[in-house]
Amino acid sequence: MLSLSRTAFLEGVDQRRFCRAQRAPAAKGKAGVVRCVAAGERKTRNAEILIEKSADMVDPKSAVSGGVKDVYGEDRATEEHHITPWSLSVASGYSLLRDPHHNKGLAFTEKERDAHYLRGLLPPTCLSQELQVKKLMHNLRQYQVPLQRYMALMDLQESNERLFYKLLIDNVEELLPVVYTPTVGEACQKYGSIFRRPQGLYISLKEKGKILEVMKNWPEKAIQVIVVTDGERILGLGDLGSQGMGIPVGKLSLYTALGGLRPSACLPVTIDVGTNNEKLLKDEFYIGLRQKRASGQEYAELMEEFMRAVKQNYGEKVLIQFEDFANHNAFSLLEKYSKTHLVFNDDIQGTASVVLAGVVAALKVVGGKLTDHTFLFLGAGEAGTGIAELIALEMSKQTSTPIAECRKRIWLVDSKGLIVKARFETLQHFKKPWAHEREFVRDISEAVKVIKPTVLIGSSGVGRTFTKEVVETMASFNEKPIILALSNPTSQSECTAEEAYTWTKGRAIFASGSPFNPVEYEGKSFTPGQANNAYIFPGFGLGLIMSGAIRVHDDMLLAASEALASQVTQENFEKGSIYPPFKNIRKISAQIAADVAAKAYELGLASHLPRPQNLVKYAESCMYSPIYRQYR
Ligand SMILES: O=C([O-])CC(=O)C(=O)O
Ligand SMILES: [Mg+2]
Repeated sequence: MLSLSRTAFLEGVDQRRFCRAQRAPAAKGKAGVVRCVAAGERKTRNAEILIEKSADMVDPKSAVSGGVKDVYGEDRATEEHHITPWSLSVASGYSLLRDPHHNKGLAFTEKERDAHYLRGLLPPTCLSQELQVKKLMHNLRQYQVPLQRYMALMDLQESNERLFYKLLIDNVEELLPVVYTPTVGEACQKYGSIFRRPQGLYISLKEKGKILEVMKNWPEKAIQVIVVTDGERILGLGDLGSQGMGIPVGKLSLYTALGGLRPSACLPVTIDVGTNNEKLLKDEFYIGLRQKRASGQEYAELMEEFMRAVKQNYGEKVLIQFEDFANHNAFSLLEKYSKTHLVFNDDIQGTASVVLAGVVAALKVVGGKLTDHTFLFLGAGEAGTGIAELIALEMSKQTSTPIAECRKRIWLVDSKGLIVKARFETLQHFKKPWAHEREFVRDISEAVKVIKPTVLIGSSGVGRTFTKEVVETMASFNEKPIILALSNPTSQSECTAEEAYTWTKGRAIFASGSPFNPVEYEGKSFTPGQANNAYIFPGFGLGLIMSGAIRVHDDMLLAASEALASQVTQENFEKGSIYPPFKNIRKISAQIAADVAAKAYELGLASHLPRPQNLVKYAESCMYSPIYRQYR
């Protein structure tokens, strides 16, 4: 068993990439600094030493000189100071098999088994990665219960990361509903009971004042994307507290599988300020803080400390994706931190971008320009107002009309009824732009009758609200009513695909946030598209990272929408879908990334210069491949 264990003080070096470290002469009164002495692959004794020379690696000189990268002050520490004894080791033998980043299971070759002390630790057969995928898919299909599949996949992610991603990439349409919506919702509800190994970073009120130190416990240093939730509005399932961790974990596995970000560059975070979910507070298996949610100043201070620590630890260009925060925090966090950080709210901006893409694509079937259509939303929260605003922005750009005018074609209904001028004073700030002059009506079925929308969008998080009456009314004045039931998971969908097609006699252009199986209606088969932000955020994030963008701009969201809409083919339309199939998602993500990056360069927000000539090719070349690496 090899061990290259030594005490090291590393800055900016990915701990999982084994590097031969060498202590540089210590400056007077300062601790020494470790630097990596080799680029490429080197051999030392029997150990395989891999070093990937990365642009993110810090120049040893800047670390010695106490530059900005000396986040923890280790290089500046004098002998009296306490510092962290990072230990680097090269996995081999038994520990190699238990290292998810390097384990290949039965795919280790004979040569590798000899070189890495694996003889006898594996049965004699050697399998290819393809055969491993085939076997695993066969096994997964034996499970009838989706949650069992989810657990099996999480076990795989924790034991053989490359195989997990190979499986997911090669079988994306079949496995997306397992690692992601809707099954991930059930997993979060039961997270405490199914909890085996922790994933992601938990930052609770207990860590107040020490968040930077807590971040230091995470084994990776070169983080590019963080998905963070506070668990208060997990999908349409409400407050799940710390158990919301399943969402950042799931979203980031899509960042890798769909968008090609390296797994080691992704950090899932759950901020735990308590939960108001009584059931969880009483649940003996609950994993989070057992207290009511902190709010106001206490909440704001913890978030502020977190946001500062991220920037201090990972720099200016790490993308922070806010996910499943409740309305009352989501808008204000986005507004506050979009001025100082690279932030993106998936529920406001990602969902808006994917829905705009679907609407733009649908108009190719229905006809007319955006401004010829009338939109009615059920739900005026993050998704509803986010989508409405992006549609209005696109209308405004297309017609050079002030955005305030364009908003007038868009109506929203919340839990109290239609949003109208008469309610203005009592409305939350994010609803105010949608308060137009009209008589108040109480609910969606009345609103559909008076507004006569051509596009009906559900984003309320409440299931079964597009009743037969609502859908039939839509079909009574629209030849092809566009109906989008966005709420997740499936149980919260405003109506099912089958209901939409049946109640409109096969005339609906339908899409939903959660997946539905194809529907047969009077001899015709309809394959509804999935209007889920999973189409956008992986490519969007890749575009930001590869261009070194420092801020998100609305024009980038429009660029992502256009890129997605342009991928919908005649064949997709004929099947009833306004989105391309997920099986092409890596190609789609590369296109989205390229167009987002192009916009970043155009707006002067990109910092990776010079701009690559062919951004699509560049995006593809940046993508992580899950194929096993050869070990010498
Ligand atoms: O996670 C999903 O499937 C889409 C989403 O962001 C949400 O519903 O909050
Ligand atoms: Mg979400």
